[in-house]
Order: sequence, then C-alpha cells, then structure tokens
Amino acid sequence: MPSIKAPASKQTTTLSVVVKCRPLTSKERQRTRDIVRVTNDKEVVVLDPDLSKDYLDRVQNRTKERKYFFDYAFGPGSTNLDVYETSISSTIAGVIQGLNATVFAYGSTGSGKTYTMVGARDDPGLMVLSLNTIFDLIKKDNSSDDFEVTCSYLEVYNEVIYDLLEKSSGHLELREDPEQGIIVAGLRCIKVHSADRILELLNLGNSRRKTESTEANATSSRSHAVLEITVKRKHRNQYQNQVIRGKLALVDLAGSERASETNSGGQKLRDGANINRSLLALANCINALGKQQKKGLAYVPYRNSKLTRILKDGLSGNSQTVMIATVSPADNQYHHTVNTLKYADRAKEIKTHIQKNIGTVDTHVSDYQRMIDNLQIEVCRLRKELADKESQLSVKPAEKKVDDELSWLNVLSQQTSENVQERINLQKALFELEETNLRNRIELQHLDDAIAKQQAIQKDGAVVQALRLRRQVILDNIRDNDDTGANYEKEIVANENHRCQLQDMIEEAISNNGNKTYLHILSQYRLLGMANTELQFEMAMRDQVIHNQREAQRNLWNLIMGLGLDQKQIIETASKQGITIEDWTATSHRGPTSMKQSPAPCYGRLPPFWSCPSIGQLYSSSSCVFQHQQDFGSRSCIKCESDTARTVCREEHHSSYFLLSHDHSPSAYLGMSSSSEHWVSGGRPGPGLCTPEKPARDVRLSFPEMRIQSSPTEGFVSTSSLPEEFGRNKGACNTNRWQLPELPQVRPNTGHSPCKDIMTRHTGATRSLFVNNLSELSDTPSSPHVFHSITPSNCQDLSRLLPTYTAAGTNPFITAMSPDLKGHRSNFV
Ligand SMILES: Nc1ncnc2c1ncn2[C@@H]1O[C@H](COP(=O)(O)OP(=O)(O)OP(=O)(O)O)[C@@H](O)[C@H]1O
Repeated sequence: MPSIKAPASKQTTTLSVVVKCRPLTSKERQRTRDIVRVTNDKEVVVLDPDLSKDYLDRVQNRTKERKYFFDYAFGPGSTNLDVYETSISSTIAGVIQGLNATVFAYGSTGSGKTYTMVGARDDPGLMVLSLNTIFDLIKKDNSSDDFEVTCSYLEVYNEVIYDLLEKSSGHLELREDPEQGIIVAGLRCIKVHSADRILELLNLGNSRRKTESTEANATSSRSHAVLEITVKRKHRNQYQNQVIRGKLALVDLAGSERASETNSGGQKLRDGANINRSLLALANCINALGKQQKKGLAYVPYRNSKLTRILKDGLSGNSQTVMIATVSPADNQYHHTVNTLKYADRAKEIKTHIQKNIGTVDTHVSDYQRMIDNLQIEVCRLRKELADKESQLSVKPAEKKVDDELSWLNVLSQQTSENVQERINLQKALFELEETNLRNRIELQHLDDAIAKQQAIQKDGAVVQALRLRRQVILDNIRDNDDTGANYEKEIVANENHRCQLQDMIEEAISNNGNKTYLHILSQYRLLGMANTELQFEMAMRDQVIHNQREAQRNLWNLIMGLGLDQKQIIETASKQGITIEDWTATSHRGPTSMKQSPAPCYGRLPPFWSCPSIGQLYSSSSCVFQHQQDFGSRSCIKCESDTARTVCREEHHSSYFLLSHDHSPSAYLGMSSSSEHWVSGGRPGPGLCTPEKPARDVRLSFPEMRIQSSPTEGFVSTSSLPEEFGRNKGACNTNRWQLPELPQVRPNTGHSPCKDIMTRHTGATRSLFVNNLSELSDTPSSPHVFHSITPSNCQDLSRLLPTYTAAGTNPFITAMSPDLKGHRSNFV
C-alpha cells in the first residue's frame, strides 16, 4: 500500500519573529542610557554603548552598532495589546479551526518576558488576550458544533516538570505519542467554560511558580512556564463524529543570565545552570533549525532538554509559531540585547508545517487512555504510600541506621531511574540522528541522479555547479551528524558503566542489610513495575493509533483503486491536489490473493523482485511483523547456510536499540508462501523461514515473538481489486519473500555506517523494503550495498544494473524498515 502524504491543506510557514523593547525602569533611568531604537515597525537598531567612539571608528565600521529586521518590532511605547493585535491575534483565531499555535517569549533576565506574556492589571499580557479571543470566537460561532476547552499549566524547573495546577505536584514525565507528539503524562487538564476561569487558574499557577529576587530582576522567573489551551470542536457529518482539535501553547521562558551578573550562589547558581542548559539547548535547536533551511538536513538536538522536547512541535512541527524576543534598552544590557536579537534573526529561518488536526472519536484509544489514567492514579497512590511509610519510619530513633540506609537507597533508586531515562534519551537521539542522515543520504542520491542527468545533456553547466554545491553541503552535514553520533555513543558507554556501578551498589545493599532494606527495594520494584505496565499500555495505544491510521489509509487506497483509473491518471490527479503518493510499487501483488496464486515458493538467492520486471512486483514481499519483545535483541540467531556477505543489523524495540552484527555469516531467507502450513488459524498467512537449501519452516517456531500482525488483507491491496495495467504479472514471481539478516549476537553500537547496514526495526508494524543509493551501484559491484526506497523512476536503473551485480557475485542489501512509524514515509520522498 502506498503511503499518501498530507493533502494541500498542509502549509509550510515560517516562524514569525516579533521584537519587543521595554522602557527603562525608573531605577535604570538614573544610571543607564537607552541604546535601542525601533526605527520603524520592522527595524531595530542597537547603538554602540561606548559613547567615546569617534567619527572615524564609525565610518571604518569599528562601531558596535547593529541593525536587524524582523516581522514586527515594537518600541518602549507599545502596549501588550499593540503587540497582540498586530502580530498574534490572527494566529490565535486558527486554534478554534483546529490549528496548533505556539507563542513563546525569549530574552534575557529582566527584559520583559513575563510582563509580555502575563502582563499587568492595566496592560494585560498575551496569555490573557489570547484567552479572551478564544472564548469570544467560540461565543460568536454560529455553527451547531460543540466546543470543549481544556487548560493545563506546567513549569520546567531544574529539568523537572511540575504541574502548576496541582497544589503539591510530583515530578512529571514526558511521553511521545504518535498522534499528539510530545505529551506530559499525568498533567492535569481542567475543563473551562470562560476566560475568567482560566485567568483564575493562571493566577493560581503563577503564584506557585518558582521566582527569586536576583540582582537583575526582583521577581525573576526561575522556571519555564507553559500554558496550554486545547480547543476540541466536535461536529457531526452524515458519516461520523468528527473532532477538530486546536492547541495553543503560551510559553514564558526563564531568563538567561550570567552568574556574575545575577550575583547569585548556591541554589540560585544551580537554578541558573539548569535554566541556561535549557536555553542553551533551545538556542542550539534554533541554530540547527535555522541552518537546516539553508543547508541540508542538520540534526536538531531536541532531546537535550525537557524544554526543547516540549517546544518541539512549536519549533518545527505542526504549529504556527510566534517568537517574541524581548530586549532591554539599557546600555549595560548591550551584549544580552545583541545576543537575543541574533537568535531571533536566526529563528526567522525556521519553518513549521501547519495542518488541521482532524480525527474521529475512537473508542479503543479512549479505553487505553482511561486505563493509563487509572494506572497513573495507582502509581501516585503507591508513591504516596511509600512516602508515608518512610516518614513513619523516620520518627523512630532506634531505627536511625535503617533510615540512613533507606534514604541512601532512595538516592540510589532516583539515580537509577535518571540513568535509565538518560539512556533512553541518548538512544532515541542516536536513532533520530541516524534517521536524519538517512534522509541526507537519500537527498545525496537524488542529487547524484540529477547531476548525472544534467551532465548527459550539458557539460558542467551552472546547474551542475549548483547541484554540486548542494551535494557538498549535504556531505558536510552528514559528517557533522556522524560526529555528534559518535559523541552520543560515547555517552551511552559512560551511561552503561554508571548503570553497572549502581547495580553493584544495590546488590551489595541487598546482601548486607536486613529485611527492611529488602522490603524497601521490593516496594520500589513494584513501583517501577507499575510504571512499566503503564508504558506497555502506552505502546499498545500507540500501536492502536498506527493501526487505525493504516486502516484509514488502506480504505482510501481501495477507494481510489475502485475508481478504475490507471497509475498515470491517479498520480496526476493526486499531484493536482497536492498529494504525493510514495512507493507506488508497494501497491500491487500483495495479500493472500496473490500469495494463493503461487504454486510453490521460489527460494533463489535474491529476493523475487529482482527478477520481476514490472514495477508492481518490486514490493511484493514484506508483511512480516515482529512483535514487541523486551529481550528480542539478545535472542539466538536463526541459522542458515548460504551467503557470505557481511551484514550489520540494528534491532530496535520500545526504547532500546541494539546493533547486531554478522561478519561473514550466513544470512537467512524469510519467505511467505501460500502453502497451508504457513497459514495460521483464522486465515492469517504465516512467515516461512528458509534457505536455498532448506525448505521453509514457520519462523514462529524459532521466534515466538514473530507474527503476522495484520489481517489477511492488512497492508495489501487485493490483486483482484487491481486493474491489470498496474503491473500485475501473474506467474512472474510467486512468493512473497525477502532476504532477512541472520538474527545475531549483540555487539556495542559503535562505528557503523547506516548506509551499509541492514536496519531491521521492531516496531510492531509491517515491514517494507526500500532501495536507494543507485549511484553506488554504478561501476564497482565489489562491496555489498544497502538500498533504501524504490521509486518508479529509479527502478529501471536498478533492473539495468542488477545483472552486473549478480554477475560479479555481489549482492545488494535491502533495508527493511517500518513504513508505519509516524513520519517515516515522508523521509523517503
Ligand atoms: N512593557 C513594559 N512596560 C513597563 N514595564 C515593563 C515592561 N516590560 C517589563 N517591564 C518591567 O521590567 C521588569 C522585568 O520584567 P519581567 O519580570 O517581565 O522580565 P523577565 O524577562 O520575565 O525576567 P526573568 O527572566 O528574570 O523572569 C519588571 O519590573 C516589569 O514590570
């Protein structure tokens, strides 16, 4: 089944950057000078704070005067309402139409972020004004739609997330949801019916926010605060209940500062370090995103802080985003002002992709959600019980020693969970980085193709030069990303060492101490078990969502096929609508119908599609699914006899990624045949594992975690529903089979090149095959290659080149990837 990209309603837009310069405070007026000029509604000039610079310095450009241009610029005389009406209100209006919006204030300590976002009694801030707009628009809406507005308010303080709407909030964790992106698990969402109620909650939350008096600001915010308003709009059409969901995130960041300027020490200094860490991470993301628009695909390090993970959608995803850069006009703030403006200038390059969030009410998902909520309540209850028990213990002086042990164990368990969290983050970061480089390599391939084509018609013209330049940029990016990846790998090794140390300490504690310690560990274990179950449910929910999306896509596809159009017509119609159909070749000859047509499986060295001339055959394999299994990566290999090729295979499941290696080891073939023994009860096709010499056997016998996830037709378009001209080639190839790397021993995840890897991802979703890097196929078929993604345009080259390869005895490798992971497909366009 081809994946279909979002229709034309998806719009790419650039982040809108607004600069706001506050007035000098009365205190500042006595000892500083105003050096910021907002010369018109877009231009900001920062004068050189050094008045002594003479005329010569100025003309010779030795002055520190700087000039910037933004979408909007506001001087000290402007109110929050001016800023709102000119630059924000239209963005907010989109929220009740199902669009996402993010507004965040960025600037140094005391530059006016909180004043801009929250405001004062006589000058209400952007949070207040936005909420009023939302409720006004809902009131004025004369459709029969139902609206539901919910609100949450959180802060990120010292890299820990707290719920500002909870009196004594515990630490909250971030989760990744395939539908909603990053979410904060356990965050309270309160239904609200008026702007006044949200303002009440906002005031309550603000009173709980961590603020301190620093040298730079008497009420300096020490945390990053995110107010999120969700507007759910339900309307009925004749087919189903449709839900449109718009989300508005309003973010007041903590101020960046230098310790020397704030004159702080101890806790304040630590706060400052964490604030700066988050802001540094944000600045790095802005840098990378700004660079990404100019260069190839640079890696964006969202994972480096909680703040950047929360803001991820607002920075590059489905959100219309406004950055308000606040600056102080004081001459002693020159460096901060210029720094802020520099980042704001870079942020102008950032692009986001907005699209309406339309969904249907899904009972399964809401069931899972309810279960997760219940589990979360259970986890909170257990945590509280544990805390109560500990406080009871601490009042008995005779048990002082045990108390010490318990608190020591608490520290240890805290460290253990931080260690695990860090490892998950590092591994995910590494994974994302490799994905980025994979995209870079695909672009490289397209560039190589384009260069070759250009050279064929005109020798080294300007177009070729431009393409070569772009190629170099992509190569630079790949190198940068590889360096970053190497650093992540080192950090993973350090993290693993730390984990071993912690494990030793826990084991020692268990063997040295009495019952209490043991019981304590048991209760901690139970707690972790609950959290684990919760995660399992989350995964199940994610799978459910993915399944639903695939189902919807398949139905849509069947509908298109039923119209009786030919491939060309469909592609043309789709492109008129702005829809891109990827992997057209994956559409045909799949499913039980085509498999049943196969008289006998063919077990040649290459997967069958190599020998199938029609495009429609190219993806004829691939619907084997690996179920999630925690210890999958360490399982024994599937043994097989042939193939001396070197393969490296990376396994992913849930949060862990393993690199699996097979040096000069035989590889296995995974075949799916129609013979009856490969069909499990209920009519599902089963995977058969075979080598050229050995007959197929059911893989599930060796791998109980391996299964066919889908129904007989899942992921397929029945051949009977396909028009003949869609490349159906009866009898050309009669089995669905592909080369599977031998499942192997685990080895450290170091020094591999994704381009030469076979990456097998266990995601609980259907596998598919992609072929690329045709350029590498060219003249030297001496080393093994890996290919990702086949397109109609390149498969002809492929069939032309393959005989050379086969003759040279070199077999290309196929990357098997999950096409159903959110965003995967789009990476291969
Ligand atoms: N537009 C404005 N008009 C009048 N006063 C302002 C304006 N903007 C900011 N101020 C004043 O400047 C001071 C610092 O502002 P604010 O607390 O909003 O800064 P901040 O950037 O949020 O600082 P921090 O990062 O330390 O929290 C406050 O006294 C505030 O009242």
